[in-house]
Amino acid sequence: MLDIQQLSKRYGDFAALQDVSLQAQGGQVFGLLGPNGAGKTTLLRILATLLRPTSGRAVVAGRDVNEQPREVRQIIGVVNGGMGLPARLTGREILRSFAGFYGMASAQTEARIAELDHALELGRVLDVRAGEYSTGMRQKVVIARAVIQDPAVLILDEAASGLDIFARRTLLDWVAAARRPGRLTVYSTHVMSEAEEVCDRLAILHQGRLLAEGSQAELLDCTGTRGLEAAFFELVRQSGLSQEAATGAAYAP
Ligand SMILES: Nc1ncnc2c1ncn2[C@@H]1O[C@H](COP(=O)(O)OP(=O)(O)OP(=O)(O)O)[C@@H](O)[C@H]1O
Repeated sequence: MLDIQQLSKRYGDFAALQDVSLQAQGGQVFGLLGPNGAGKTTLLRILATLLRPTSGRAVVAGRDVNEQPREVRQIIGVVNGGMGLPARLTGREILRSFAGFYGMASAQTEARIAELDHALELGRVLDVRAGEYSTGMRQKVVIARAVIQDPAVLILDEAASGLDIFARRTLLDWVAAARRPGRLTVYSTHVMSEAEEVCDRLAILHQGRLLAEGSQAELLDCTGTRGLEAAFFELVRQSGLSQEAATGAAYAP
């Protein structure tokens, strides 16, 4: 479902991603775990065809991100922190317009909105204009919009950040419940407890490098630790890298 081979990305002289190779099967939540600056967003932006890699290859559900970006965009859903919504439209209108983009028929769209209303507890979010949303309301619509066409690959980049505990709980429960054969959810986070809760397998990134990949049990086993946080520190120690985040010199996010 996901095949990444020796992927690298440089911003000028700075290597944000270095020679990352990994594979992930459908039917699971695959975590990208790493501190700020690890390269998670860079990797996900490449998968979402928003950024071109400097070298290497990434294939999403059989489509190459460099050679078939349009096809990739048709089968992925993306949620990231900076996504805006048209302020004058209600949640329902936003979802309908996205469904139109994917060529969904109107009856199918209404059925899907009802399904998502139930799963994500959209409630009044559907009929309020986006300009009046709280952070949690906005995030619900951003997620519903990303999955309106039931994408084969769902990419969530720090999707829980900024949510209050209720919205966060709804999101994590939904991510777990949205697992199904043939769908891959890629879940990026720097919060170890979130990764522990929702991810079946994990890739641990630090300073643009892949430190380890495996199930949680495998990662704890190979580091001789009892939790992901301890496993992360042990992997950093073994790698000989410093604990600091690397930063692109001329880049201030
Ligand atoms: N456009 C850019 N130009 C220069 N450097 C960049 C650019 N975008 C990202 N970087 C740098 O690349 C590194 C990786 O950034 P990236 O956003 O991929 O990390 P991340 O793991 O998602 O962390 P965060 O959660 O902080 O975004 C960081 O050191 C960042 O400063």
